[in-house]
Amino acid sequence: MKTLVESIAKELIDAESHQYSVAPLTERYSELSVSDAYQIQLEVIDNKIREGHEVIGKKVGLTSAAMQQMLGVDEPDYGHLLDYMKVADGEKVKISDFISPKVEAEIGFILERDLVGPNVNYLDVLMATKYVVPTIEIIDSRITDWKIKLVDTVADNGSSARVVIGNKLSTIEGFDLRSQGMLFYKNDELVGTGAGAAALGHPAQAVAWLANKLHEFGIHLKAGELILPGALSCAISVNEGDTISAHFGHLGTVSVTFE
Ligand SMILES: C[C@H](O)CC(=O)C(=O)O
Repeated sequence: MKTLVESIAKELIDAESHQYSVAPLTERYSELSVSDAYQIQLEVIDNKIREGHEVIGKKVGLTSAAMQQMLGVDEPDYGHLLDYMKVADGEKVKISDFISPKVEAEIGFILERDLVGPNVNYLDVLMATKYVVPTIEIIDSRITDWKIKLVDTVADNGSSARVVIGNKLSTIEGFDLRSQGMLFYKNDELVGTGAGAAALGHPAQAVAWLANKLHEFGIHLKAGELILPGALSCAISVNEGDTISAHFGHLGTVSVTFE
């Protein structure tokens, strides 16, 4: 199994580096379990760290009914966020850096304290949170045509590609993140609306789910990390020239342009 994990990890790293996709792993290796897929993801991340990259946070995805229905997967996935994925608010990114990019609007959590599963609940998450921040996650799939099952996306680092981080950091006092609204625009067109509750009922609940899930692999969420709890509405495909913005009321706005 070690050789298979290493060779699939290499395949996914090469696909990401050279912007091509590979056939679904689940069609080629029906024996792979979710736990094997996570070992592949960890091998990808170890390789990136050996190349000099740093982990800046983690993501959980497929936490909303909208995303689960869109991709036909009925459980959350998860992945690592690396330093090269960070994009500043308003920045331009090159569409040619991606294979089949989609964008999502999420409430990012910046942790003040470690969160170690099991038994983490949403209140533990709120107490460990330093700031929340508006984000746009750019997801991309190294699996052809997004034909992913849970094993495919977990092996492929939760389909992570970039995260655009808003400039406004807010403490959570006085905010009900469940009812926090979000308007999602592609150019001047409203392409999605959502509320915090879309992510497993409360975005902090999605972060708690991740802390408990990662405990199974001896991994925890660390102070200073950015944690993405999942999209609040459907992911939107993007093309060259598109400007995407997500508006989160008092929490602020974040945007990115594809050139
Ligand atoms: C496949 C992705 O993990 C989906 C995602 O990022 C999300 O639902 O959020």
